[in-house]
Amino acid sequence: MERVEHHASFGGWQDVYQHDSISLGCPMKVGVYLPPQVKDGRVPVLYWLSGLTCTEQNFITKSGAQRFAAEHGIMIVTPDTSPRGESVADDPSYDLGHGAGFYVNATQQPWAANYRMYDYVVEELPALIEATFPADDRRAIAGHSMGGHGALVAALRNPGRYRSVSAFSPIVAPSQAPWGERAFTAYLGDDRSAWEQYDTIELIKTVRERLPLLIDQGLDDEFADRELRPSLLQAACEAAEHPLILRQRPGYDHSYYFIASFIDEHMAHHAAALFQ
Ligand SMILES: N[C@@H](CCC(=O)N[C@@H](CSC=O)C(=O)NCC(=O)O)C(=O)O
Repeated sequence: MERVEHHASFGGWQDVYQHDSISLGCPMKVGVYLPPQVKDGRVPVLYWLSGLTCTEQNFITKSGAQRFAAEHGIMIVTPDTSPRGESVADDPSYDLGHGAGFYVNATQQPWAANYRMYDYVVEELPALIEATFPADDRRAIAGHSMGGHGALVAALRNPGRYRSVSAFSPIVAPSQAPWGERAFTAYLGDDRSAWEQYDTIELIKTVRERLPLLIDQGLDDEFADRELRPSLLQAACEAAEHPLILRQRPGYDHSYYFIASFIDEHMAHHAAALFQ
């Protein structure tokens, strides 16, 4: 891994690294926040997945999470949201291609060659982080919007791999929302049965591990009714008796101002599970 940014932050370091990803077949950038506690040994890791149009930069420059990561002694790893590069398939619209990997393993051309964000986030990146940095295998995962969808799917499909999961404004039913339907049709094809493995609402029905879901949703979120559909998650969790903490926040929209307002509570949630 080659370090391309290095900034002192709350007694630790906010770095950005670049590496050649095997899963994605291209160079990838990833933010790594090293809390001050790494001086004394290995620390647990929170993986943060960002949303549409984001890179590794959005969360590290806008959320203010470093203060709380330093207080708790948690490393934060923030990958880019898709493979990128001149040889990587793309689309002119913001919700497909670069910046819109949707955290799936694509099976359809031209996407299948590089778009394997599920494998990258769940397997390749943690192995690389734990081999390279003073990180141990206590893992948590969180994200926003498309990244909230990615975090929920990664946690629900991998019992025991993550000690906690949380999301801001997640896309919970991509098979029933325009962003998700467009991306899944392109990446996974027309057969909707192939979409179920990446749909939180579907996974909730059969999941083996009842890991509590912490969700924050702004009530002035412009995407809530059409794209995010939090009421479907509420109904699915009630039907499956899956533990859900859904905090509906009056006045908040879909932006990083919302994330920054409540990231301390999410960090405390993850710290409680990681240091249990
Ligand atoms: N059409 C909009 C959509 C982009 C947008 O709102 N992106 C969100 C995530 S949405 C779901 O995944 C985001 O996090 N943007 C980056 C930021 O720093 O706010 C547009 O292109 O503006």
